[in-house]
Amino acid sequence: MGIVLGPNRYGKAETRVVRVTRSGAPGARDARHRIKDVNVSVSLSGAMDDAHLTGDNAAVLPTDSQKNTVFAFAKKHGIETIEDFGLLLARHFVDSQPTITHARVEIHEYSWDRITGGHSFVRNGGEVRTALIHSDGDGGAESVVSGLEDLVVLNSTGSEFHGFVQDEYTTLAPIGDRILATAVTARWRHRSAGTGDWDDSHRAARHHLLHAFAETHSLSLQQTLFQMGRRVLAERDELCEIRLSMPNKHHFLVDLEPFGMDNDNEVYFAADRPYGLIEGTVLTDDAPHAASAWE
Ligand SMILES: O=c1[nH]c(=O)c2[nH]c(=O)[nH]c2[nH]1
Repeated sequence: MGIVLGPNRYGKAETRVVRVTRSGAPGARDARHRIKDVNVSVSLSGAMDDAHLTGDNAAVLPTDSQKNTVFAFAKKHGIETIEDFGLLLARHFVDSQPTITHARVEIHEYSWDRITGGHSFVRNGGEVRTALIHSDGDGGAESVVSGLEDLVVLNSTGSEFHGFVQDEYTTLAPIGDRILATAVTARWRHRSAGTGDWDDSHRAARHHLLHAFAETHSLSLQQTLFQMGRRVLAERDELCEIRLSMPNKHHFLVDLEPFGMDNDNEVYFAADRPYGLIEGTVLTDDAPHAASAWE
């Protein structure tokens, strides 16, 4: 039996960068700043057999250099959108290093709203914008997957769940009116990595996810998931596939009878675990092959 090296990749994970774009004199009352707060993970692959088999590092661009590149590019090019910044980095590593043939760059962005004036900010909830870039270099195969995490939503009515399997362990009662709540993780694949209006595309996808959630009379979270994915793809031609992961954040009616009170869908216990976890992919029937887009 022989033993061989399988697929491998390496890189610097979670370089946290805050890029400030300044206008106005430092410290001036009218200074107007823009901030981009991101978490960048780079992962490279290529001719790394010797590094693993013999310890010869001649092909290895240190992960420390990768981290430095992220900071240097933030200064040199600024960070407009995480998709463009990811493509720039991914192409750079492949195009500048003969031993690197593929780059994966994942970026999470934390958003900040202005408080007042031009340079005071408040973190905008827990929602995170995401981008996952794969590149074989400029002119080679490339993919862009955009997305979001922790988009927390709730419908206080318009949700039912019944008609499900009953086995010997089933105690759940069918219900005609319940709270439906979830924290959406969604990732959507662009048909092409060619320069798109990434901000507009993201704004629209998020808008359609929210509106489909609100406007679907739900018979299950699974049905809501499909409607959310379907709406995004129906409205946005630049997208061909969306993957959704949605925990069912259960809200249980509290029994108030011991206190002589009824509970007409007014007082709930918000349980944090366990939770149902509903996950699914929705895609157009002409979606191009995904290759490594989701890896
Ligand atoms: O929307 C739901 N889907 C399920 O599959 C499920 N299972 C469960 O216990 N509650 C729910 N709700």
